[in-house]
Amino acid sequence: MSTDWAIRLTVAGVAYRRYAHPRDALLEWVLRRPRHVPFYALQGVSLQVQAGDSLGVVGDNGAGKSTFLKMLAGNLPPTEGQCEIRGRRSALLELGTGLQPEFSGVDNARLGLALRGLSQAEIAAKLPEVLAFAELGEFAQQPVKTYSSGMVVRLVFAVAAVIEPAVLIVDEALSVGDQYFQKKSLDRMRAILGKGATLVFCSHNLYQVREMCRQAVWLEQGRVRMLGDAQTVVDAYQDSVRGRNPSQSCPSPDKGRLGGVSLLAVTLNQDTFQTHDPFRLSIQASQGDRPLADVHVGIVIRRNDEVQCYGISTLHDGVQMQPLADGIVAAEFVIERLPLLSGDYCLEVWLIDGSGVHVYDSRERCCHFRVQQAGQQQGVGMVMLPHRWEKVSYALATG
Ligand SMILES: Nc1ncnc2c1ncn2[C@@H]1O[C@H](COP(=O)(O)OP(=O)(O)OP(=O)(O)O)[C@@H](O)[C@H]1O
Repeated sequence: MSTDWAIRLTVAGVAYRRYAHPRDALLEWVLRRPRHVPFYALQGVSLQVQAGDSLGVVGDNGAGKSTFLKMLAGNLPPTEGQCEIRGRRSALLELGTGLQPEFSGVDNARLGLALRGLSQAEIAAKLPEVLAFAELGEFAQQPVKTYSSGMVVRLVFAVAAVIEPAVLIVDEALSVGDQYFQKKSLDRMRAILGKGATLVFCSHNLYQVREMCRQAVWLEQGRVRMLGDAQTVVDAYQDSVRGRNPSQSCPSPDKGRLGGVSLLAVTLNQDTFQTHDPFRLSIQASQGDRPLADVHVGIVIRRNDEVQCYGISTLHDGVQMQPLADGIVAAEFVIERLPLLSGDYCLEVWLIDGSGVHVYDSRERCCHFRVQQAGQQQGVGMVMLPHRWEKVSYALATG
């Protein structure tokens, strides 16, 4: 294994103290005799994250995600094993942790930078950047106790991101911000990653985890259930969630009509197909105030039993939507010979930004269509796979 790691955990575990009654904590302190039982929220975690890599963290409520991030952030020392981090780390964890409610945003920003080890000269140099990024306006001079949760996250993220850490650790907190700030923060995280930093990112939004991270870890009851590339881990976790609750569809990305970008029309050339018919989906959208390169469309074909048959986007295919008149953009998704077999299907259409992370608008379960197999089209399942038989006699092959 390469030694160029940024994070190295060796059978690391974190135990909390659990008390049968709240007064037991006080009695333990006074009597100097243990009255708690240890509860392992994290146990036996061994993994390595290479410098410059990104690790997503997924798992159910109570799986140990926050404990894992707090340990990485240095807020909770491991009870057992080792947790090693190389380079300056910066964490955005629970909302408002470490803020002084009576201090102004500016003073809290100064304090946050100082706590991250910046000198007075560095703080003076970085402060304008923090305030510009947080966009708090005149609220920057007001006490933080008067802030909305969205304003708190702006301030905290600005401080965490501006110091250009070697290791950036981001918990769910981002979801509190509005769509504008979420996109700005995700773009900033990408920029930090682009400069060679290491990212650990936990979000209930599995789409964002998949788009932001190369690797992912799935925690279950404090242990690593799966570790690997983000796509595989997130898919496996989603399968497990669906298996427990079949009626629950895929968690969908957060969306917001940022910059006025929205879907205007989604039309399919017909609603009943035969296998190998041409399939043509026309999409029109309002570009809003975004540049063309920042407006992409993605589609997913889904069968009525929730199986995701195929998904792709203009972004992943490296093409752009075409500008029409009056800020309208369009694209047509064409399959010359539809390979689907008999069944009922529908479409999901997503308008996404140039990073693939932010969703401007979506239509889910639209354009329902049916596919029928013509008499000569044999085969069962979902798709017609190109194939041939070999080592069969001519007489057998022709019946
Ligand atoms: N201070 C604490 N004292 C005792 N137990 C705790 C403490 N903090 C967390 N736990 C327990 O540790 C386990 C893991 O909690 P943690 O918050 O890390 O999970 P999580 O995956 O982040 O959950 P969520 O998605 O709900 O935020 C849970 O069973 C929780 O009840």
